[in-house]
Amino acid sequence: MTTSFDWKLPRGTLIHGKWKQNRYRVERLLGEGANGKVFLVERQRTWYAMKISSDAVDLQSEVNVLQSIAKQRQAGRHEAYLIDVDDFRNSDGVDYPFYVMRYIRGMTLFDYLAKQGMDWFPVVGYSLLVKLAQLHSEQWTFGDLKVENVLVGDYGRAELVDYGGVTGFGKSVRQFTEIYDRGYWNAGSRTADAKYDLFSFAVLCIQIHESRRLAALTASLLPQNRAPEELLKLARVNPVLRTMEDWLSKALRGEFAHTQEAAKSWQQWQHKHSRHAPSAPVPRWMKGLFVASAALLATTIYWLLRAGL
Ligand SMILES: Nc1ncnc2c1ncn2[C@@H]1O[C@H](COP(=O)(O)OP(=O)(O)OP(=O)(O)O)[C@@H](O)[C@H]1O
Repeated sequence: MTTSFDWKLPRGTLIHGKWKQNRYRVERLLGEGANGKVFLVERQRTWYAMKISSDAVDLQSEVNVLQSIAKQRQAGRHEAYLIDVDDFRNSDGVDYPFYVMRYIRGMTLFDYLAKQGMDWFPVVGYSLLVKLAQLHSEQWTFGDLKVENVLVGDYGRAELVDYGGVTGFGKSVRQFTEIYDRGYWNAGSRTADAKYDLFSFAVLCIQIHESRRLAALTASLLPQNRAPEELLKLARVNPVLRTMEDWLSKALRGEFAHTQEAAKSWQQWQHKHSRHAPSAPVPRWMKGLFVASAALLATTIYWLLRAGL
């Protein structure tokens, strides 16, 4: 991994793709990580997210994974995620590689739950499990599943960002974050499989509810004492996590046969314990549709009466 490069692209900057000649206008910085910066950009009145990196090798491997996923999904009706790949020459005279992806309108998981309330956690969690199940059915492990890599849109719809850690089943996960890593907790290998992500998902649940205690635990445990049981002990002190101890135990010990089973079990927990889970509010488009149909019906009745039918 490289350290994030230290330059800014002011609002309005035009990025001109060197090979494909596409032009993008920078709106603002969306986020940055170890591997690059992600900007909100516009082309032909459509918003996109553009990832620019100083490290062509890192970016290329991410692009390769996204291209393979895109190929697998071509047959289905999935909205394209990877839009463009190119280089551009910055004002410092250096060429930087970039790729353009679908812009995900959403908040980070922490922000979403802080704003909408923790009642949404079961809904978001289920949506995230469905995303993972899809990736797993295509034989990919997300790898670097963590709070920062989950964006949440309307009605608790979860989206994964940062495909830098995505690894084909059976290969070694290269990009991960220690506290979410199965190997770090002596709970299994770093070989990519569905259970690797389910382990990280369980840690993510603990991180959301008990971030301070989790940080204290990781700071105090000797490496040889790190174990799933330590995470479960921590979960038992939290009233919400306690209700999902069985689910967490299975995910941390790799006992779910596949992600669909984990998602089904999550739903059962959700129905049993989250009586306060919000029912999705009626979407605005649906309200609009209702008003439009009512108006159409009224007009039809008016004309039928006028016609004396
Ligand atoms: N498609 C997208 N739509 C909206 N925001 C995005 C998108 N992709 C990335 N972001 C934002 O940019 C941030 C950084 O992106 P990303 O994690 O891919 O960068 P990175 O350099 O690979 O980071 P890391 O060091 O975690 O690997 C994300 O946390 C997210 O907030």
